[in-house]
Amino acid sequence: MQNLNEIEVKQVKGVGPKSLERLQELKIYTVADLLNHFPRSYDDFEVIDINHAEDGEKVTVIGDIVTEPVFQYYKGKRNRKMTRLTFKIRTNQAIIKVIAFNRAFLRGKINQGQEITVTGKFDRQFASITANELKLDRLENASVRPQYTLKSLPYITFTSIIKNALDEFGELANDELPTYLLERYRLISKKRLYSFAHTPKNREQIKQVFRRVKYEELLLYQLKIFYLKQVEYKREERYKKVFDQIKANEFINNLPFELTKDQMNAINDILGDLSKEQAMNRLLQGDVGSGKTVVAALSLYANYLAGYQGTLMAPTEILAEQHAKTLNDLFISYHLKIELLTSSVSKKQRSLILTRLKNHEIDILIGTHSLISEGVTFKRLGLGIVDEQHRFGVMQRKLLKDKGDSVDALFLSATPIPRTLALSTFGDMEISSIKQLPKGRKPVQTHLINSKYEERLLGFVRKIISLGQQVYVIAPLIEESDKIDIQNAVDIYEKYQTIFGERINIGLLHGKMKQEEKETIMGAFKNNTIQLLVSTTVVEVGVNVPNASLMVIVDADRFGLAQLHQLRGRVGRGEHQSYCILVCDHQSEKTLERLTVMTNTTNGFELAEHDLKLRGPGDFFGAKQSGLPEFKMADLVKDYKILEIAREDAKAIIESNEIHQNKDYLPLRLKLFKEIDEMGNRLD
Ligand SMILES: Nc1ncnc2c1ncn2[C@@H]1O[C@H](COP(=O)(O)OP(=O)(O)OP(=O)(O)O)[C@@H](O)[C@H]1O
Repeated sequence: MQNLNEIEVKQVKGVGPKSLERLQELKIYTVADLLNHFPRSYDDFEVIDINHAEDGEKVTVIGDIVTEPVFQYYKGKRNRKMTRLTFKIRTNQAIIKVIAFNRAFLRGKINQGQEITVTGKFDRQFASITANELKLDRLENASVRPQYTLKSLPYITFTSIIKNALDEFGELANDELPTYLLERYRLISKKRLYSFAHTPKNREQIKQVFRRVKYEELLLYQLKIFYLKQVEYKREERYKKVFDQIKANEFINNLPFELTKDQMNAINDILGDLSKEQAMNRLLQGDVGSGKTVVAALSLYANYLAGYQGTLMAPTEILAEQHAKTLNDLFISYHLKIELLTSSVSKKQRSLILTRLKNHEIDILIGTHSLISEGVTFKRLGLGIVDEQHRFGVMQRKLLKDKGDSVDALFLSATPIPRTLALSTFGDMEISSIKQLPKGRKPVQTHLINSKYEERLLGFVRKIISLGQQVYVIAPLIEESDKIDIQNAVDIYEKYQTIFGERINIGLLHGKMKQEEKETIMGAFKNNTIQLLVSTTVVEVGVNVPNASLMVIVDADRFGLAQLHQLRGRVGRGEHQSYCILVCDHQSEKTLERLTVMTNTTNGFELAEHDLKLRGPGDFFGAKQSGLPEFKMADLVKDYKILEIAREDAKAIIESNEIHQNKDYLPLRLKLFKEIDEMGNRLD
């Protein structure tokens, strides 16, 4: 049987050279592409009873014209000739006035006594409809009309091509979904799907279209995840890590603090993974300040004990530096050789590091993305850790793993990821979560104020400083303009300089400063030479200065909840009671509601759920590289239930190996492999 994928779209009746070109612009090359070019939405013309319509609602009604239609002519903008048509109709016993513009062509065609279908906006007070659609017959087939993204291709041409394609080739539509799944969820067949999607007769058919497409999209997505997991992470026996558990325990016992239960659980998860026959692919998500670094350190230590090198990649130099320092401190009485590689390292030093790395004279290499550049070769890389993993693209994570054979991968995230997204985006990862904060931490008290309270705020800053503690002031973020961001920070810096400059040292930190300058400032803040730091969001992630106890965020409404939480997480890291003051002059109810959530909870997991609901999955990570899939109809958040079901089905299919053996799965297998190929092409 012929496959729709193999029939070129030019074979469809009505596709001439011009429309072919325009179809190709839409990436439609085959009949399958054509039929899978689903409507972006549907205009709903389903007829209703006007007595139940709401004021302002878009309605479609059928009625009899009860007054003679009147055409009025007048001059519109730029002297354009305009017409206004008015008449009354009776529909469901109600008399409604209909107004329509620019319908001169209906003159002589529209008459009292005729039946008419009217679509438009209903005004209850004037009992009128301002119509944008008038049909002089009963609306039959097109009560719901597909709307497509078509670029330069005319709608009529496209719909007639689609209709021809359905007539000629619709019968050939081959179902990728095995029959048992169609039956289990009472999903429509592919043939019906194409016909319902492109020529729907009513809302119910569209509902069926959505159910089917969403399930199929999510099933395929989950199949991809489980399939890759099965093939990618399987490793040979010789790569399993064997390490001295007693020594690992000694490290834990020698720590200056007791690990929390969540930290211990995460450690057990990770140590378990290292000795498995599947390479580790684990996400360690922890709320801000929950102590992920020490968990990462222990993982690196176990990996070292097994005779392997390890690496830790951070998104910024400040963070890489900080990690290097923390690890050096933690391993001070152990004999690990730790090095830092960033773009600030001199050429000579870099080349020395690379040689030592190749000879396994370095055990742990910490750095920024420069770690994945060419020329960085490990002798025996066993564990790759990526901090703030969502800041790196899928590609960069892959490059890191490719630096060794069967590398165990651990991804750290300080943005708690809502369950919904975790399952879908990181479905191929195991997840460990650190929700508890270390003992003795006091929750940060958060207050929302407007700038009228500035005097009081300054008084509070003074008080914190007089206690010997330190303050961050975060300048507002103005998207897409580094320049203005810096200007904002500079203005604030100068203001604080004028007020407090004589008594304390104030620092300024922003992204455009030279690396050395940034480090000097950060270093001075860490050792309390600087007491107040004005900064853009460069301090957002990971920075650890336990003596800082006040965080002021100016124009807090410009930040997302997850980001505010990250910023707030810079305080409350030591023994002092800490505070976060959100300054916001924006009075809209929505904004205030959003910021109030911040004042009510310090639980990052809860905030993340809120953030996701408010901003949608695409914006959640604030980065395009989040690796979130794009679907035609499915929505990772709204269709979570379907996602869960699809996930179970996908898991069962892959685990049973049926997909490779059973011929009922052939179409699904082909589609899956095609998508995986495409994914590979995107990555390589
Ligand atoms: N169990 C613990 N008890 C007490 N202090 C701890 C414990 N675990 C970690 N710490 C300390 O808590 C601080 C924060 O830890 P760490 O920097 O690892 O947090 P994090 O999870 O990376 O947070 P963030 O993402 O906000 O940077 C550090 O000073 C660390 O030494």
